Amino acid sequence: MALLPIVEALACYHSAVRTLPTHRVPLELALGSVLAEAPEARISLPRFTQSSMDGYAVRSADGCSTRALVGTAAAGAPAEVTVGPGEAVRILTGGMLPAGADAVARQEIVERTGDGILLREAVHKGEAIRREGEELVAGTPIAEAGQRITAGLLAAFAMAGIDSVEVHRRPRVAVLVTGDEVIRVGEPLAPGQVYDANGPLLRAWFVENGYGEPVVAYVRDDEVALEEAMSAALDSADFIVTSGGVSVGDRDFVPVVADRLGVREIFWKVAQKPGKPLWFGMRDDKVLLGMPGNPAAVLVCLAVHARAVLARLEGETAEQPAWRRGMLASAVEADSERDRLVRMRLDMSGGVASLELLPRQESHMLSNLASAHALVWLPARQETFAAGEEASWLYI
Ligand SMILES: Nc1nc2c(c(=O)[nH]1)N[C@H]1C(S)=C(S)[C@@H](COP(=O)(O)OP(=O)(O)OC[C@H]3O[C@@H](n4cnc5c(N)ncnc54)[C@H](O)[C@@H]3O)O[C@H]1N2
Ligand code: MOO
Repeated sequence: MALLPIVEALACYHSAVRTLPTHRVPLELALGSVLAEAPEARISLPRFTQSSMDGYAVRSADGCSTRALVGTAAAGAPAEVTVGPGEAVRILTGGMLPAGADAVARQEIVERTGDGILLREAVHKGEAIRREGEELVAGTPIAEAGQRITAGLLAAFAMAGIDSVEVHRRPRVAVLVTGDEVIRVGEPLAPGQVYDANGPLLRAWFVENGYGEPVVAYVRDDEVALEEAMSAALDSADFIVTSGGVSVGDRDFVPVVADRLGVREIFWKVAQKPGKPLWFGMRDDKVLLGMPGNPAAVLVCLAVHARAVLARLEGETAEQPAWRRGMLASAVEADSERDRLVRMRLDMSGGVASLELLPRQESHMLSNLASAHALVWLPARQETFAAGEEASWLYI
């Protein structure tokens, strides 16, 4: 069977995966969700004309003359006095500008003179003042539908009085780790057994990316056991990820069991290295990605494929995965049939992303990950990639 190019796999997610329904959540629960509306500021910002400095509210037309100090405007309470000609009010940063004043003299240019002040420099109208509505007026949208909510955006909403937002429901994730040889770390290993890397990797990746704890189940290489576990996962989750059992071996049951459970195959086998046997299918709105057992293949399938599926499930409009551009620091061998996804060291010190090949790239190896921060996409071709060539990469 011909291998599907990565770009076509990404296009399949785009056309097949349906976006999850929306609901309204209080702001404190919205971090990481994708907006289903363009929230509008409920108040103007700033809400009132205020000082941007600690100093004195004055009338600029009074020039450098002395002023009588007639009151105080601290942050949090309106000043009760009006600033008349020849008068000033002590004001702190964020304090509401008292009526009559049109500028603030910061305290560095002011001398106290008994019960008054003397300006060493004149101030111009509007100096050290934040005007009501200068940032935005009430009703202005401050983000777009399809944007993922970051800590900064969350704070911007709070500031504008937005206390709840309409977002897409976050996907419930189930992970099935298959393989008779797979033993959880900490247990003794019998001959032929290996420690489970994919369970910890998948679990941590979803947690790290804000999806919370996925439901993780360990399944023997047994059709009946797999059918039972996959059926439960399909009933309870929106996104099911399996590891192992997806190639052409006698015990690679994922495709056949998925088919039996009504999961429609959309593709199997992608022109990528590692991660070739990746399987993608859907049952109604449920998405199943069958990832290969090799741990580096799982890493690549998460960074490239799961990322794209999740963006679609959550209605994210920004292209995901978010490829960046960089430059290869040294020559890298190409693969003539499959795109390579290579773990590299990232060096930003020269102002451009310089990508340096690391050893131990095989799909069963993960031990270079302490040094690797970039996953570099090298399209299939005959000739070696030369030092200085540009390449696309992702943070991993
Ligand atoms: N005749 C062929 N053999 C293989 C092909 C092929 O095209 N023809 N493809 C190879 C490629 S490429 C990959 S990738 C693997 C994928 O195989 P599976 O998805 O069926 O994975 P398994 O056979 O179950 O495991 C592969 C490998 O990974 C180890 N493994 C599995 N689970 C874990 C885990 N949780 N933690 C750590 N390591 C794990 C497992 O022991 C195997 O060594 O197939 C090739 N074969
Ligand atoms: O596609 Mo596999 O992950 O190369 O070994």
